Amino acid sequence: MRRNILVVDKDNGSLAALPELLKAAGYEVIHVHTHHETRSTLTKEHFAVVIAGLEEHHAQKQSLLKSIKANTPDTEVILVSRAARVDAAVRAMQMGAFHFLSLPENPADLLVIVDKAMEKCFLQSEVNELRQILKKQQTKPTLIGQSAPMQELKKEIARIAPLDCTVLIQGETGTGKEMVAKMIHKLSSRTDKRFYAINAGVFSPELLANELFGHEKGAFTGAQSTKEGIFEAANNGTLLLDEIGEMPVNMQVQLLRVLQERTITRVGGTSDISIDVRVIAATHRNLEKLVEKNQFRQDLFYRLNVFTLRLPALRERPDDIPLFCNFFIEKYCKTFGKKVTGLSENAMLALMRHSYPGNVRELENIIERAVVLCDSGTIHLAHLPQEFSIGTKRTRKTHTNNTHRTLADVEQEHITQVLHSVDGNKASAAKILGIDRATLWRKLKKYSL
Ligand SMILES: Nc1ncnc2c1ncn2[C@@H]1O[C@H](COP(=O)(O)OP(=O)(O)OP(=O)(O)O)[C@@H](O)[C@H]1O
Repeated sequence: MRRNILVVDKDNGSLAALPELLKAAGYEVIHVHTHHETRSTLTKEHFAVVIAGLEEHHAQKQSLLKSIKANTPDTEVILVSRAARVDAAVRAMQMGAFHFLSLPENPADLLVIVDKAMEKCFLQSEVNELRQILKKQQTKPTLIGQSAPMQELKKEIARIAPLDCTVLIQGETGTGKEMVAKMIHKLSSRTDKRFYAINAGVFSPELLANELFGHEKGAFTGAQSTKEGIFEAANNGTLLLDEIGEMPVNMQVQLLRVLQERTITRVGGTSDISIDVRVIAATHRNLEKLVEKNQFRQDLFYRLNVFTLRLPALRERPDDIPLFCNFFIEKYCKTFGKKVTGLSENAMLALMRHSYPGNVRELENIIERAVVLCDSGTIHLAHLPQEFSIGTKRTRKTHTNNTHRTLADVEQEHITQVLHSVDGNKASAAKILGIDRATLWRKLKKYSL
């Protein structure tokens, strides 16, 4: 940002010495004398500070101030008058002037005020820049995944996000349902409004009604004042109703009414309050099955099921595991101030073979722990939970054919286990196994290890 100042001095008299003083202090200065010059300079250039000199009438100064603040709100305006009246000063400050003062005996005294105005202007511009960066970061989608199901999912999200319809997200725990809901909100026209999430499965029906719809003063013992519910707070925004499959049946009726009529009634209240909220529902349960068992209302299911997104389990998209690993390593290196650059081949292999019942959340926790434990630049098997050090191949075989294993199976299993324990170092493995490296190499080839 430039440190430039416009000095408006109509009679080229009282502020005549100021431009030179400002230049000597390191500022770029343009000095104008007429109303017309002032307007045309302001349309061509953006100034950090404008100093408007004394001979202008107050009304003219106010109109100049008004137009500057309307066009370039970050420009700081200092008004100088021969006899500054209190009422005029108050009015000017209300209109956004940085300062309104009488002409000091020594124009150099003005420099202190100019410096302060310049500092404010710079700080404001920095704040604006940081806000922009933050906004970009917040809106930047970070839905990791390049596998075919994830690419399909991203396309679906981009397609339905702007449509402002109800969305149902189904997926196992930890697959990223809340993250997808946030992304839909970010990519929708409601992006500047609030996103709320509530877990519908953890409240009793009474508490859930209170959370969702709020209450009127005196609605129940302890309701000492009126409280807005989450539907009102999220007005014009998006509300994620997580674990919708766990929602008590009588609350399902009330939710259906909200979705159909777009109004809510606070607990203990009588009047309807209009709301405009996009509802996204998420569940790890199979709602169709719950409907069949009469545990979920069919009419509500149809209402929610306008668009359904099915999030794939992590084991259905192993190609994404390395991407997630890098993403979470970077994330937790930042959090913990560590320098970890990647994973050893064995550690990556073990992570690829795992079945992840907890999906992405489980993988994230594993990587977070590994980053904390890792003192070198690479995550090794030893940094993963113990179960990963027991060869997954071995585990698979043990599961499938526990009692009738051949000698070759046992040998293969033992070699795999030893190799894992030394992080793939063949020389060390051969030593432990009591064979030479060439023999180990032949066995690895034989068993395709
Ligand atoms: N595609 C993804 N990209 C980046 N991070 C992800 C992705 N999917 C999930 N995560 C991360 O995994 C964790 C779990 O995600 P989230 O809470 O959205 O899952 P969920 O399906 O809503 O889980 P639950 O059913 O248990 O509420 C979060 O930390 C989230 O940031």
